[in-house]
Amino acid sequence: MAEEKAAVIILFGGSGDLARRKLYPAMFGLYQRGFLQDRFAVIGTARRPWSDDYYRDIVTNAVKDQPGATPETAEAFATHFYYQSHDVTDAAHYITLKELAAKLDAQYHVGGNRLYYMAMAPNFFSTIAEHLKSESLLTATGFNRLVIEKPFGHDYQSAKALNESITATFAEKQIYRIDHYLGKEMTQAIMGLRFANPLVAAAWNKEHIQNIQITLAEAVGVEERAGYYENSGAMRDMVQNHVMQLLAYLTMARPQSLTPEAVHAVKGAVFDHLHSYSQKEALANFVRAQYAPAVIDKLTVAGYRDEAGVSQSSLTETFVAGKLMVDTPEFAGVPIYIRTGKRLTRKSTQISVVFKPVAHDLFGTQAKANVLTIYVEPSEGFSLTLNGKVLGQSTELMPEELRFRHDERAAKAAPEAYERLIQDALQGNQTNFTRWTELSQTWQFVDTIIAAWQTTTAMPTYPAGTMGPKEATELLARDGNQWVWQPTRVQLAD
Ligand SMILES: NC(=O)C1=CN([C@@H]2O[C@H](COP(=O)(O)OP(=O)(O)OC[C@H]3O[C@@H](n4cnc5c(N)ncnc54)[C@H](OP(=O)(O)O)[C@@H]3O)[C@@H](O)[C@H]2O)C=CC1
Ligand SMILES: O=C1O[C@H](COP(=O)(O)O)[C@@H](O)[C@H](O)[C@H]1O
Repeated sequence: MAEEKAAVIILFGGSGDLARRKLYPAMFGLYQRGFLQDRFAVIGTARRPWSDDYYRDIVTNAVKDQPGATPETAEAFATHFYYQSHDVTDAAHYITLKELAAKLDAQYHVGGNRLYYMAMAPNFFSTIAEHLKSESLLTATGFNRLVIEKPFGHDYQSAKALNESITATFAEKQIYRIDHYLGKEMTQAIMGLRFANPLVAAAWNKEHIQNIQITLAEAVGVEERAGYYENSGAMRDMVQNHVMQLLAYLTMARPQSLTPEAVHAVKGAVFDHLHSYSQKEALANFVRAQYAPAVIDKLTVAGYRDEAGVSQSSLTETFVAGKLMVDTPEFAGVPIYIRTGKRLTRKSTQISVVFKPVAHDLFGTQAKANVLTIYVEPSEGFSLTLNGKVLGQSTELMPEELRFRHDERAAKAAPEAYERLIQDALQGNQTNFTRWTELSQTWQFVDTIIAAWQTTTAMPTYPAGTMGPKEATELLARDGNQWVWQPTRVQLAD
């Protein structure tokens, strides 16, 4: 068990959806594991006029059904929560917040340790950072760390402006930019898989890898989030951050050590070598699309343009597929195909590494390419397909799969992404957070693709419940490749 951490956590957006669904359960997980124990307090802030008691009921309800929770532990946990009605644009409210934080600091003996967690709409991030500085909320003793939610900007220029504003208050080593995919079990397993297995490490390069495929598929549609999503789309919502981070873990060189500096150095080198596209190349190598109405399991599902809050002429993409390349000596020329979308066949995040077939095939054309698949979610594990032999007196080959999955119950009991990330932030470990340089590079890449799309109103569609438009299949077919994972609604298992 990790050693107890003492801190006052100031949560901006304490009444919000993220706080209730993810952050309180994550903190409760840390509480159950003893990482948060007696010496911590959380100040939840939002405009609505709640009392501490009302807020504690909200927190209790958010955690009471967590694995291992009892009514007693949930309530004891909630006693550490305090609420302040606070408008982040009102300087006077920061004075009250400062006084409350100082009082709790002394009451819980936290030694000045502060975590400022921005869990509200990103247009407020700069304002909060500026007020934390102007109203002198940062402590002179202990640590002051900022945890900042996504999206980090809307494009390169706005991300840069946001970064300038938060770095006027916090140094880079105090900033923890969240990408929750970095907290996922199987994202964190990629380094072990790649660098602790000589067999895998030896084949992890352009000599042996034919292509890499990254799929982040969601079955849900835009849900209630059209207000946000209409201004975002799949490229900004999923590709600029989650997909790019996975791509970096898959193609980076072996770090010198597991320190944040060493890991960020090799990740940064990947983004330095992202193969850039002209507008014409961007249009050829990236596909966008929107989901169209369909009947799924006898239920009619609306198309994107018919969703509440979406305009009939919307050009927001709900699906992206693309071909990227990393021009490092190890990976130059290896296509990295990515796809992500809403209303696809099923929820699944998986990565397939397709190896080159044997050069001189003793067995005619029977030998198939080896494929290593990493299952990120919902199941967690990996599989490797190899060429085996048909049983009996024959030289005929047959594909065999070596398959590992974490036990479902054990996986559920393991810390969830936000729990790991909050623990990391409290421990001062920045490995699983993003650096500004990474965001700067990925935004510039993504901006080029989006700018190319803005030159056309072409928007292919795909029926809800399928794996995207035919253009996404053609993208790979052009190179003689195909998506390894092609689920249909009748064959849903990983
Ligand atoms: N929800 C999710 O699953 C995910 C969310 N995120 C990110 O997390 C952040 C928060 O999202 P989410 O929780 O969904 O958003 P919500 O809209 O649910 O919550 C927003 C919060 O901000 C508060 N708020 C709004 N205006 C002000 C103001 N002027 N002063 C003080 N408080 C204010 C609201 O309370 P009140 O109205 O009372 O002021 C509320 O607590 C966003 O950056 C989002 O992109 C990231 C990944 C997933
Ligand atoms: O960041 C986001 O991620 C979720 C998908 O996350 P997952 O952990 O469930 O895979 C996505 O639904 C959302 O649109 C996006 O903002």
